[in-house]
Amino acid sequence: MARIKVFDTTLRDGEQSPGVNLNQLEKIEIAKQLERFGVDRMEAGFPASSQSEFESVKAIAKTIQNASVTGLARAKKSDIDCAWEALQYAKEPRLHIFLATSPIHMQHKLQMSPEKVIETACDMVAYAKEKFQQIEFSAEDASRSDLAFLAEITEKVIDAGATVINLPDTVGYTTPAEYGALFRYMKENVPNIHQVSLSAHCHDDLGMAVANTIAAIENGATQIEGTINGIGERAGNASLEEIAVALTIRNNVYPYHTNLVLNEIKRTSDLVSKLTGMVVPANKAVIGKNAFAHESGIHQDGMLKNASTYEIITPEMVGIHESDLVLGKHSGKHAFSNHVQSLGYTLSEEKLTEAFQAFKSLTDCKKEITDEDLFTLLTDVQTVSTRAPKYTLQSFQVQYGSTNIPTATIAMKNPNGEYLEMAGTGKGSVEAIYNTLEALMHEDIQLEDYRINSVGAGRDALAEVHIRLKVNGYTMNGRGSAQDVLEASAHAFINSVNRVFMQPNLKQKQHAQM
Ligand SMILES: CC(=O)SCCNC(=O)CCNC(=O)[C@H](O)C(C)(C)COP(=O)(O)OP(=O)(O)OC[C@H]1O[C@@H](n2cnc3c(N)ncnc32)[C@H](O)[C@@H]1OP(=O)(O)O
Ligand SMILES: CC(C)C(=O)C(=O)O
Ligand SMILES: [Mg+2]
Repeated sequence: MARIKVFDTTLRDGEQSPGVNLNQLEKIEIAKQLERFGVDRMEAGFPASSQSEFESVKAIAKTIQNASVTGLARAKKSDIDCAWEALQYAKEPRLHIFLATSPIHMQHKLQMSPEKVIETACDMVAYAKEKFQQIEFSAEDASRSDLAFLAEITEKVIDAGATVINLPDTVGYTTPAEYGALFRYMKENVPNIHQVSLSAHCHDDLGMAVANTIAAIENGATQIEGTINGIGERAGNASLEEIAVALTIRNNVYPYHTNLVLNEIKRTSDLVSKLTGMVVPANKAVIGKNAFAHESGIHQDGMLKNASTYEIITPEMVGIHESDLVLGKHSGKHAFSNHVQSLGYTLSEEKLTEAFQAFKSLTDCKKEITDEDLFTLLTDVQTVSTRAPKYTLQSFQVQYGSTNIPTATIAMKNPNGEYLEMAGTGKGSVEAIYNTLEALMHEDIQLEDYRINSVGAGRDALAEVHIRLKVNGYTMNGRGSAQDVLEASAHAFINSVNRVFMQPNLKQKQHAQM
């Protein structure tokens, strides 16, 4: 199996992401994690670009022991000198010189003739060779360059001392077939190409950076360049973690391997995301929050029976603790039951069905069901006897206005199963509900305490009401939860009364039909 070298440029091209600015300590932290991740080469920065960048590259060069540390330089003596000043302390210093080779860049940006570009590139590589043993030359915008010209400059910079030739798809323009053909062409048309390693550097403007990189590997690239989480200039660079995992999972078609420690992926991704402020999209391959999450019932059922039904990568492989079966609107009873058990509940089939129905109704109005929500819901289900006769709320409506008298209209069934309906008023909405319930129940009820809490945060959080009632002289707590505070208040009241009647020694009154 061919070994592919990994050149990480999170600290250079990744930092070129608009809005990202890492300080020295942050860069060192990322560099150390990249070392743990097992990259072969890391581009620590562009030393000539600023004093702080110079200091960061120098500090990383002094710190990193198990990877080659590289710095970027234009084809300019002052950039090369500056890079040497920073990188000379590295265990294996490496210089990355670039010069554009496409007609667009040579004419409009560099304003140099093709001959001048070749001469400058060769002179600067030869100049750098006096200091650096290892020199990577990048033909910037290679994918939009003339192939014969690219072959010519490549042959000459190799003669001048380059040890790695990088063919960047600088603007993310190429396709896998074209990029593969570019590497094949270079292998077939540059006489001294066997003296160097060929490197691929792809950008994601058309969403093909990873596919293009893999096409390059299949056609002779032995080094790949990319960043963690795919951050980088514009739409970003190829994501190293995606390439590494693709090569591993599809090893049957890609017989290549890297030295990356795959179970360091999550940690590396989290660190880069945190320090750069570039949030990883939830649906990002390999490391997105949803990459190992399943919400739909059929998928969750499959996952519970055998994870290979819906997962091709194990979470452990990339350093994620376990898959997540997210409980939501699309979940089924298998996943619900499994989650209920993991929370420590053992429910009878009847209670489980009741809890599942309550859960499904909750998902109609709440997007994400948290464990706190479930705890509340399950505790309610578990502590209310389904068999004992009880009052049950059928429906209610409250009219409230700052100039009206609050009025509640409530329909409920009494413990004999009779349907009751009534309207009543109060000084506030809760009082209107409680007055109406009391009248419907024909019991002597006093409210002794009322408290309301939110379960979790967010506008759609559940409301949980705790009350204490004195029912016919007997004091009893009650609890109710719902998304609406008034509904939670009604449930708490009814729950408290029902609990009184669940007491073995207390006899219910006769319940009259209203
Ligand atoms: C494809 C890539 O990712 S390349 C790397 C891009 N990264 C960066 O640019 C980040 C760091 N850059 C910087 O801090 C600044 O651009 C600096 C310090 C490097 C240069 O700053 P300035 O001297 O103000 O120049 P400015 O950025 O405006 O223009 C770039 C100059 O470099 C020249 N240039 C561009 N590429 C190269 C190259 N590979 N070799 C030599 N010269 C180059 C341009 O033609 C232009 O020259 P000009 O001033 O004669 O017109
Ligand atoms: C400096 C070069 C390699 C680069 O980042 C690019 O061409 O995208
Ligand atoms: Mg780039």
